[in-house]
Amino acid sequence: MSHVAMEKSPGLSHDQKLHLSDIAQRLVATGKGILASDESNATMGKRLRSINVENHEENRRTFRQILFTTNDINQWIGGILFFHETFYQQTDDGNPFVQFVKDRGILVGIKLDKGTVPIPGMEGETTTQGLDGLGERCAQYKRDGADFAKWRCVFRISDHHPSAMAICENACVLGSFAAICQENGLVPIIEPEILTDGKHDLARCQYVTETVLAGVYKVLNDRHVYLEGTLLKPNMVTAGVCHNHLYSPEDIAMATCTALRRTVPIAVPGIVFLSGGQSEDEASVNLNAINSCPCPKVWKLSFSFGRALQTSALFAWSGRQESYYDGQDAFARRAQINSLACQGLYNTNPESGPAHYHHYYMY
Ligand SMILES: O=P(O)(O)OC[C@@]1(O)O[C@H](CO)[C@@H](O)[C@@H]1O
Repeated sequence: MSHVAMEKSPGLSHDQKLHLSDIAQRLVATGKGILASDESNATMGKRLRSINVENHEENRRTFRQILFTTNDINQWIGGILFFHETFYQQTDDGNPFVQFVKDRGILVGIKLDKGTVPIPGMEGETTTQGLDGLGERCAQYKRDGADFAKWRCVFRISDHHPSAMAICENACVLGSFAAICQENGLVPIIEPEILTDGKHDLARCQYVTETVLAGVYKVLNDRHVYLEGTLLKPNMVTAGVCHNHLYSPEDIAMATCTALRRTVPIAVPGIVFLSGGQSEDEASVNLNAINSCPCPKVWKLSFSFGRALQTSALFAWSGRQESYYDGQDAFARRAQINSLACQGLYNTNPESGPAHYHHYYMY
């Protein structure tokens, strides 16, 4: 039998690969993570409703401006994820947001998926739409200043979910997204989010996370995706919100690291967690515990938080012009804390003794 050696990612030149891996590494440079301010207008509506502010374009722009123009955020934030509307908005003095952010050394990203839709016949399981015309959209955003992009697929846990079919369907969609992005010079951020809805325990979430990630990396390999030029945006491994036992940050960290170690190739430069409805401090404490976890880890373990970076800023501002800078102070604080947490340096209680990590290898 003869063997033909095939190059991985044959569609990408040496220079294209270098460009992609350089972007990916800059996004997760030590002490840096990503601000996910890519909420759709509908999701932004929910956020603004929580502070009794009307959901219109100017209010969405003002809140994003508060975040992007906060002093010194380039020390803690390597990239900002935009939604289409924000991508073409400007600061009060007419500077395009994209240019403003890039001038501060922060990379610009774009949410490319067009949201979830049910998979017919699959009891409410979903896939994510937006692949039609994706190549042209990628090329346009790249010309307009983007260097990375994000695509979110969603899974829920029950006794018999996610199904093998939903895992396969979503892994294929993520593989197509990643390959198309890379052809167009964008680093794909691959986000297979497992929701926290449900009453499952930590071990069940770990098992499902491992199964989903194994499916995703099988397809990325089949599609010849250049892993050095990608980032993964997963959920942390946590119990369902209706589970009756409270796990410690060390338990969550060990379960998360174990799941990642079993499934994510070491060629991937960084893993940037979503916050998934955790409180701001929970997300930071868990991220810190993940980075302090005493098991071998090869990737940068950082953040791509939405709510866990923005909630206190949103409430501090609350739509009041006079609270503009309170919003910025609150955002700067969260960004700084998460910068420490992604280095394992966020110490909430200096009096406490050494953290106690159990082993989850048996699950
Ligand atoms: O879970 P979080 O950290 O708030 O947000 C994570 C995230 O992927 O989910 C949101 C909804 O799609 C996006 O805006 C954001 O990028």
